[in-house]
Amino acid sequence: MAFGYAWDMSVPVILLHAFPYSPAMWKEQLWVVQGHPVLVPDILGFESLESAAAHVLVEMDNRGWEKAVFVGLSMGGYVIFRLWNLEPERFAGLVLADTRATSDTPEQKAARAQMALRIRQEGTGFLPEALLPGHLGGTTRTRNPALVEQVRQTLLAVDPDKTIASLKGLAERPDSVPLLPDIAIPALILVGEEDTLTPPADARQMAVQIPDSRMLIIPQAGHLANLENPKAFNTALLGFLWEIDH
Ligand SMILES: O=C(O)CC1=CCC(=O)O1
Repeated sequence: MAFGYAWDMSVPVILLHAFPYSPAMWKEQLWVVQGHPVLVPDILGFESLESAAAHVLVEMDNRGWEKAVFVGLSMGGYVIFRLWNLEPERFAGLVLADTRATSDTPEQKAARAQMALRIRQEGTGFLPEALLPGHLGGTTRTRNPALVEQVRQTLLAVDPDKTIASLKGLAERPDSVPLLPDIAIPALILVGEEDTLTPPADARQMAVQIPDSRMLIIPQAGHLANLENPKAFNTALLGFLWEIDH
């Protein structure tokens, strides 16, 4: 399926990052998407994921892109579902990495409200302690101290207001499970084998319900699978983009 963009024959790719990170989270994937028109928007700081999705659509319109392959990890995946809800005709394919289609439970919503309150009261200094154990798998935490430190520093440096706004957006996101059977385009589902936040069982549920999907488990990786095992993640992404383009 090739696209006739005058300046490039490859389909555009849009990389959507996780909470509370930034486009920099995709640095290990940039070589994989070279040769494609690429957009890596900052989607932190939106009080609704629908408005984050609308922002992405405006950026596509600004570039004259009719369609794209959307790649979303965790919150990025939640935004993909809102994009599909708004304008499904803009999709050439999608990659859902370490994400889920379900909405938050009451307990998860309460935990987000509590985190927002704590950021307001104390700042972001507690975020590594609160988030790191869920974001990085056991293998990374024991064998890759450099990545642990990099993620720790990133979490310490996040913008408090944007993080609080996104916590509201995450807590209020609707259930996207009813959308899954209608996703009638090629989908790749990736999940770190050690992901405890959106575990392989969640990924399997999405794979069962999205008709043209395949699922791959990224070994020795937790929730931030693209950073923890970039080699396996990139191989899967490269293969999927090649198939979409040919
Ligand atoms: O909080 C969640 O729902 C899981 C999650 C971790 C990073 C992210 O983007 O979402």
